[in-house]
Amino acid sequence: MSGEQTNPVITEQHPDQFLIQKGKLKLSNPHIQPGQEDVLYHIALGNKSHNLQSLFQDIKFVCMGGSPNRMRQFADYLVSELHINLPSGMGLTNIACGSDRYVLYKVGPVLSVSHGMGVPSLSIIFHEIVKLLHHAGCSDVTFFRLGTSGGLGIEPGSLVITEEAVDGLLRPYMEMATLGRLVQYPSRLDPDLARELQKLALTDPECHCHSTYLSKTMCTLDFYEGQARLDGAFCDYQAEDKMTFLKKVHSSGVANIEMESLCFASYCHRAGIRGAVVCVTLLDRLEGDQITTPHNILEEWQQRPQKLVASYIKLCLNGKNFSSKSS
Ligand SMILES: O=P(O)(O)O[C@@H]1C[C@H](O)[C@@H](CO)O1
Ligand SMILES: O=c1cc[nH]c(=O)[nH]1
Repeated sequence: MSGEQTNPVITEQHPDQFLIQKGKLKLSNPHIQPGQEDVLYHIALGNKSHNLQSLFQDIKFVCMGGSPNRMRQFADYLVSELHINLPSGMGLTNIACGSDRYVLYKVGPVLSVSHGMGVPSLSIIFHEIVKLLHHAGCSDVTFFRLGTSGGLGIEPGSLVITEEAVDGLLRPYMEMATLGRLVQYPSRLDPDLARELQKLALTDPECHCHSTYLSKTMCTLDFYEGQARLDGAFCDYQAEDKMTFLKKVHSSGVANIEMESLCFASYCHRAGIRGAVVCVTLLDRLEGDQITTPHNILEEWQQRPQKLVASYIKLCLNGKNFSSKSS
């Protein structure tokens, strides 16, 4: 196979449309058959070893973020916001504790899950969570990524809700090598959900004190050279090249840069799952590379996506019918 040309294959005819699966979550994998054992290796669960239906059937929201501690804090926050009574004498438990790869907390109808750093790590947990929800018989589940990012031309601490993720070449799809061919998966996110979140951010007293943008997000394979930083262990370009690139990215409609949205968006699109990416910006990349903001302020900023998404979940659970198409 070495030296062979690989022609990219685009997998969907209408990449701009976002078709949501209604009802029970179905897998688009004919190899996973009912009754067959399925081990969810990286979260130490399985459809034969655990009663996934009794454990998870009520799940309606999956919230993902890079860091295990952040997702634990989010789970704690949800316990108080959603007034969840945990079994007496028991705190929150990491359901994936049989593996030390990811953490998984269940708070009522919400799963709070860590995805680690970068696309390969997010890809694995996304597969296993979708299979978990399928085995559990869940229906109409909404996914969120609650992340951090570097902003472009916006005040640090702002929120960016992703309309579409683009890769390091500004292409709106995730390209994967599968069976020796490059396959491209469109990375548009559900526009209604993004608008609902933006509208909420503008009206929710918890969120209205900082700016919220709806825009493209660039997803890279690396934090340093992948994001045009000058402060990595290696760097073969000049400050001027960096600025030319970042300005080009900014002028193409990208407001922030992170490392997972492309996979998250393209898998939501592929699975027909309503999904949104909400990231806080930790710095303005047009001003610098290093994150120098004090830890306590960064902690507060990291809670901003959590507050917005928790407010959204609360409203959904209280029966609010969002109508983002109206004013
Ligand atoms: O969700 P998080 O804050 O972990 O995501 C961003 C992108 C990378 O994973 C990481 C780099 O610092 O932060
Ligand atoms: O600049 C940043 C900050 C957080 N996460 C990133 O990927 N990039």
